[in-house]
Amino acid sequence: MTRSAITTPPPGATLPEPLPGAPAPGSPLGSHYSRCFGCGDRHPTGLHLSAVTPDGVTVTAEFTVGEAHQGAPGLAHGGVLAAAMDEVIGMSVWLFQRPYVTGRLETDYLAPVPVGTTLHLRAWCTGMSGRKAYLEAEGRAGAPDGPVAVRAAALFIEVGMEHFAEHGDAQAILAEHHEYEVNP
Ligand SMILES: CCCCC/C=C\C/C=C\C/C=C\C/C=C\CCCC(=O)SCCNC(=O)CCNC(=O)[C@H](O)C(C)(C)COP(=O)(O)OP(=O)(O)OC[C@H]1O[C@@H](n2cnc3c(N)ncnc32)[C@H](O)[C@@H]1OP(=O)(O)O
Repeated sequence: MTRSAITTPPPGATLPEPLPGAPAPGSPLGSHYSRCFGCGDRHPTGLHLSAVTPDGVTVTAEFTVGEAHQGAPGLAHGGVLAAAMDEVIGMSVWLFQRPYVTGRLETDYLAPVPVGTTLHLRAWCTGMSGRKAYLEAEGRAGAPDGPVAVRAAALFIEVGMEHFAEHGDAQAILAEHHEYEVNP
């Protein structure tokens, strides 16, 4: 991965451990929002990522490139592939049970990805330091051990739930996230 200094963990960054209450290994993670472009089942043309955590700290997911995801005819759009990376990384950082948002996302495209290809995605944390989480992801074509088509490195920043309530749709959060107090 061609990773910049911004997405490289600083000295002293720590690696996460599975938290109590993390989903059981192999159990589906589900969607964080039904209309999310990445994972929502109510999004008509979204990525419909389905994900599991093998170990409580990393995430694997599958995304099949569809007609709605093209850039060049018959090939996945690079921005859509970046969205898939963002989503699987976002799912992995959600395992730490605090809200994070993407601050920076770097993507390497190693091979074209034809429509109909299933990308096998994986995301993992390379370090945490204060509010910052450093993460990487890869997408392999056709099989979990297939050729790597996309790689990403990211810096995610921890925010409070009020970030989503202030800047987004607080009613939609309440409708789908009964466990959160959006205005504590
Ligand atoms: C239905 C309800 C849904 C509710 C959802 C709730 C929870 C989520 C649930 C589940 C999630 C599960 C899966 C999610 C899957 C995918 C999600 C994809 C994630 C996204 O797609 S999310 C959208 C895109 N994302 C944004 O919309 C962010 C816009 N942005 C901002 O909102 C601010 O920009 C913010 C908050 C990032 C920082 O603002 P701030 O004021 O809090 O803090 P500040 O600026 O001080 O930064 C603190 C330190 O981070 C450094 N830093 C910040 N940004 C940097 C950058 N770009 N490069 C290098 N360093 C950076 C600073 O340099 C400083 O570093 P230092 O401390 O060392 O000085």
